[in-house]
Amino acid sequence: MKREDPEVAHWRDAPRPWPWWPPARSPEAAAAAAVAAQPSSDASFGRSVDGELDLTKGVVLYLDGITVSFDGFRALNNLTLTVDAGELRCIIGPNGAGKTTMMDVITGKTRPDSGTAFFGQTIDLTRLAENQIAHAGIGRKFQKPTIFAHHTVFENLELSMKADKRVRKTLFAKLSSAERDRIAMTLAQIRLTDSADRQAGLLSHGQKQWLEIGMLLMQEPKLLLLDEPVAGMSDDETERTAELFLSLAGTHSLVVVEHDMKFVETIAKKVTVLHEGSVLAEGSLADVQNDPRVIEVYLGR
Ligand SMILES: Nc1ncnc2c1ncn2[C@@H]1O[C@H](COP(=O)(O)OP(=O)(O)OP(=O)(O)O)[C@@H](O)[C@H]1O
Repeated sequence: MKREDPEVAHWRDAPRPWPWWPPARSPEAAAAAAVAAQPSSDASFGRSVDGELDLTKGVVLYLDGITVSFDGFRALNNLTLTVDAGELRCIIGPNGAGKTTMMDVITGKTRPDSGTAFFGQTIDLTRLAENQIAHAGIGRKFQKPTIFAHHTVFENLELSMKADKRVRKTLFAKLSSAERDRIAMTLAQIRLTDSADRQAGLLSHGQKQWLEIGMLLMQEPKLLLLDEPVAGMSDDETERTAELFLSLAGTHSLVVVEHDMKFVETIAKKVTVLHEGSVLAEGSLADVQNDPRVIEVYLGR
């Protein structure tokens, strides 16, 4: 019998620092446990975990009146915004505006003091654990890529595939042709077809970022949250990343936090400017760049 790879074993047994990894127990079991932990009058809680994402109103994300305080300081202050299904939204704002805290609320890492956060019409994000939110279809990419350096690009995608199997089985079991096709499609999407057999640790910085996006895509997310995705990329890599995001929009919804205005200009139709934990302005990049309040607090500095 083939010995288990120590890198994979460590990954499987670690206390799940990757929020996109599906829960160890089945979603049904997780939902049942969550329901059991709730007051018995609240029967809707479990349904929101297993329920299909409801996009009937064309909105993938609703944040309404979200407030988060740290020791009395309001990192988010009555934040209200919506993102349409299939939209590619850029979020900009000066340091400390609350962009990361907003992502943390959406992914369940931080609980708001008040306000509501819904994924589609029915999934109440303020009541789910991080792994349940990931399982419901929200994928987050942090600035620093978390890939398996000693595995090939192909294996990294294989390991990330959405499946109820345990990791070891996923890596060593024979892939079905449908699974191979999915990996091949993702490799093409992230422009790494020619590097499929390369060790991931040997990729360029930009390629590592694309690989991590590919790993997220293998989880079949409906909403992708991307934190400063082009930081440290060359101009050519930045351009290719813009093409990738534009190709994903429509079939996916994307929320991109980025300081690189040239990149934002290339990809954004609608930009939200955060300031002091609230929405300061929203519209096309040209609109917000010409807004005197934005010029005063951000772009004019
Ligand atoms: N855990 C925490 N404890 C105390 N204060 C915090 C905590 N997390 C964030 N803050 C504060 O909340 C405010 C918003 O921070 P946040 O990281 O969300 O801003 P940001 O817009 O992402 O900034 P940047 O562009 O620098 O990443 C900042 O003033 C920050 O210092």
